[in-house]
Amino acid sequence: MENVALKYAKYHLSKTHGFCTEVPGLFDLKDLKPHISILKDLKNFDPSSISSLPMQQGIESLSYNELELSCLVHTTLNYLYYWHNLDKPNTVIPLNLAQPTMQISKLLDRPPMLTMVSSQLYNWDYIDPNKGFHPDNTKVVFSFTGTRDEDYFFTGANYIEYLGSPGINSIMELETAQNNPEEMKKHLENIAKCIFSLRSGLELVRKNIDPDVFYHKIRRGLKGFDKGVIFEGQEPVTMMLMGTTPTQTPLFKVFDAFLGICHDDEYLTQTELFMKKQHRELLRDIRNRDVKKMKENVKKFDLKDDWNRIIVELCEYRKIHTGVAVRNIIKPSGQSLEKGTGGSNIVQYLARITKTTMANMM
Ligand code: HEM
Repeated sequence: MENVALKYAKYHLSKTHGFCTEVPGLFDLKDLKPHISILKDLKNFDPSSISSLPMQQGIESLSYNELELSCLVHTTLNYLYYWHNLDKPNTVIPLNLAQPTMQISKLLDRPPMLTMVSSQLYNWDYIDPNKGFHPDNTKVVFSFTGTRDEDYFFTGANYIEYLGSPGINSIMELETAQNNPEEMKKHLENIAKCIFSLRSGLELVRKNIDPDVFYHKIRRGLKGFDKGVIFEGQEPVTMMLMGTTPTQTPLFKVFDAFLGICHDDEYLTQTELFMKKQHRELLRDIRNRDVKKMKENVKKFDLKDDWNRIIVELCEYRKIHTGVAVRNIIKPSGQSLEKGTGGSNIVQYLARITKTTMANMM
């Protein structure tokens, strides 16, 4: 049987922090010093400064964390360059950024775009290193707006992944515990409890983000390259490059996969390509489990109530999240039909996701 620690390492999963990194990422690399100094002074960002940046060399021999830092730095600079002028984006990313970006993208097996992996998982640090892992004590390192609201948006997402770890641990253990009714019951209860606990993470996000700051400032940093993009000197990118969005986070995708819930939604499927490769692999392996057999065991061992409790918690969480979306997008926009990053009516879209979840009650 595969060693548990190896399995967690293979999927870049932590027993204590789930899909979130246990420690802050790297924020310094000799070859990236000029790039990083631009990112530390965004108020004075001048797109013409990009052309004088040296092209990063030796990417193929970087450690994993150095590669993630290189990805964060390059995709953030590309973003700033592209969207410097919102009315007329710079759609050609210059060669000195384009070439390393494409090389990093191939090595990480992610699209050449700023994603939640970079903005959230590899862009946080402690405020006070002697205090705990909590949004009140964590911040983003390269921040578009320099606001605490932006900190809470990303570190809140980190914290939700962290709170999700007991549920993910149970999902991992359930792979081999399905013939043991006591074990199965314990894990199903754990998952429901865990999903309930996620509400506290979402509440921190709700409480600490001013909707006007989110709508008018933070959202500016979440755009896709929707006017097309050319990476100078590189093979054309044929896919749509969406912007950073929490829909790319793995936790709910894995809960859904474990329960056999399929939303049959093109946009959600597209977001999976922007996840970390190792997290995509876990998602694929959970989807390959025999859900039908698990549901038969749930019925056989009289665990239907425990199963349904998970579904109810998931729906309740999703309803609360819809409230957060309404508060931060629809209200400040003043338009009830405001569209989300997925391009559809937000309330209808999220209600459909909740409805598909509810349809999986036994
Ligand atoms: C200001 C805070 C937030 C706003 C305004 C917001 C808004 C939205 C919107 C509009 C959607 C619909 C899809 C789209 O158009 O992009 C969505 C979906 C989603 N959001 Fe959020 N969101 C927020 C915070 C979060 C956080 C902190 C997380 C957790 C990490 C999260 C996770 C998700 C997920 C997983 C989906 C996909 C639907 C689902 O699985 O239920 N969101 N969000």
